Amino acid sequence: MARNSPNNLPENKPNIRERLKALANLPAFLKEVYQTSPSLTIGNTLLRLLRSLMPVSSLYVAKLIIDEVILQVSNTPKDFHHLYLLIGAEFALAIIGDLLARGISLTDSLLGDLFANRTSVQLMKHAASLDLAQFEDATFYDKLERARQQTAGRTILLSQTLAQGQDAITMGLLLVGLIAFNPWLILLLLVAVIPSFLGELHFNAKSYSLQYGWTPQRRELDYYRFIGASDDTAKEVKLFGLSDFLIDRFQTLSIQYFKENRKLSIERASWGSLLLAIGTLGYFAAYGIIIFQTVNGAVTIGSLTFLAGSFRQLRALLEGILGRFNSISQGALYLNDLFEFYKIEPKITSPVLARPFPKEIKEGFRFENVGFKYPNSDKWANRHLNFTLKVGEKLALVGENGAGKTTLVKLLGRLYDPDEGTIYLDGFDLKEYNLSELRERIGVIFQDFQRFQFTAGDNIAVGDISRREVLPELQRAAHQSLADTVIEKLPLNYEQPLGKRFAKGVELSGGEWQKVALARAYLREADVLILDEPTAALDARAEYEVFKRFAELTKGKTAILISHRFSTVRMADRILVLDKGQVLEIGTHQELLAQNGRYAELFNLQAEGYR
Ligand SMILES: Nc1ncnc2c1ncn2[C@@H]1O[C@H](COP(=O)(O)OP(=O)(O)OP(=O)(O)O)[C@@H](O)[C@H]1O
Repeated sequence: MARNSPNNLPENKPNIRERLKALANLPAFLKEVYQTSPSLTIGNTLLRLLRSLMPVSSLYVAKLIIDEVILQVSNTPKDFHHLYLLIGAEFALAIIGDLLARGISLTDSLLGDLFANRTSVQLMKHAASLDLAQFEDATFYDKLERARQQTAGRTILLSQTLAQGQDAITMGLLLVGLIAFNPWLILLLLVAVIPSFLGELHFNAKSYSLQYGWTPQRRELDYYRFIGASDDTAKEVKLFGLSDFLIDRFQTLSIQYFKENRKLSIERASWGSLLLAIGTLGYFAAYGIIIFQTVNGAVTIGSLTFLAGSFRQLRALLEGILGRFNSISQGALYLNDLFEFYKIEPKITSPVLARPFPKEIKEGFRFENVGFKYPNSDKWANRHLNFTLKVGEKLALVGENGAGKTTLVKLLGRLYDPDEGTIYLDGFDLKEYNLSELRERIGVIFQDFQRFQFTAGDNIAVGDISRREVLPELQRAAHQSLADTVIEKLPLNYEQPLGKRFAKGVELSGGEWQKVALARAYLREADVLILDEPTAALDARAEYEVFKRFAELTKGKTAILISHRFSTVRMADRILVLDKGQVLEIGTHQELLAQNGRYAELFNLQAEGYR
């Protein structure tokens, strides 16, 4: 796992220009929000517009009330009619303001939830379109991780961006009143707010850079958390007594992170208090000026309350706006990660004018000098592969661990493309064919097949998800792979949840799982079947049965079989012996025995073991 030393963080301290540049993400972001739910977005905007008028209206009515009270104090006879009206208006404004605030927070949270769901779906869709190789790259995972964080975090960005607009309107209205009275107060207001804004900006940049630099470690922490407490790992963690080791690793790393974060938080709090004090000083200076002018009779007492109230609110609003600007621009920086993730393009794709996959394969596959290195690896996993796989032929791949058997199969399914040479199908480069058709027509069961925590039926249906509802098809496939006897014994049969993760789940044995996985290949009715050690976990009788059936069921079909058991391998039409990624021998069982090379040696070695 990629691991940056926390003291050696990647240089990523976004400066103010980068933060402003990141704000350019906001229109695209708001567009996505609008697309999530046009009605909620419009509703929320309207509510906010109305709410933005409230503070100034309420302050103004309060001013009128005070001036009216003072008038009535010296008035005889007294006339309360006007006063009642004003109090009624203030009351109505308070009620409407509360209702609007409720409406805003309701639409905010609904919109936020919908937006988080939509982003999750988009992330899953995009991740599914990417190459396997991209998933094996640690920096890709870091990007994915940061993008994933966007789904929840961005709902806050959403309400903040909208609140920003609302407060800007309120502020504009309050400013009009303030400017009419004394434009110099605005200057005082800026002095009161700008220092703490700049402080916040600085510390937010530092915080983002800390978070950014720690992405790999946070991923590592998540991993420890997961393997320390998960059903998948519990068995080994217990038997090997790993929990102290895992907790220790988790703690070391998390304390390191805590310390870095604490340092920053303390710095931020100290500076924040100091800068805020400057702001308070500015506020009181303005307050003093207004009081002085009232005493001198330049403004009424009602105006004093209006102006003092406006000033107090303005300061709070401005602080809010500037503070929010910080988190919005920080949020916009995170949006960079999300949009950057969306920009990652798969390299393995269908050509624009893709050749349709042949209805019936005529000749078969031909490997011509095929070589492949895994990304981030200097070693050739396959090299100089030259052989043919004829249509209808059953080819067995043998070779020691790491010889390149699984890799060869992955190349055939275009999970990777060769770095050298070409794989031809019926005379055309495999890359020319429609990719999804190619994958549809190839059925592969890998040795590390997934044990999905779904029902037994769904576990078979993943072989061809379009037939998920067609029970007879699932039953047929289960019968062919010997999974039927396993499923019949389950209390809920095809509806039985498998695995222990969810309620009512039943765990299967390794061999039973393998039979279920094998049924996926039969469900698919692919033209090319690839079984990568499909019988490793099967008992001897089941293995014999599986192969007898395999031979019958795949008559006329092209198949590749990977196995370390020579009793299985010898049933194939031809056998390809791989060594260090290269073809060492190829031929029928008899031919290879006669050759007396590696195959004969390994075959005899295993046969010897059984005598
Ligand atoms: N995802 C990967 N990234 C980098 N290297 C890999 C990856 N998968 C396999 N390799 C390397 O490629 C080589 C071939 O691996 P492959 O899985 O094809 O072997 P195999 O013949 O199927 O082995 P086994 O019999 O153990 O299943 C090995 O040296 C392995 O370390």
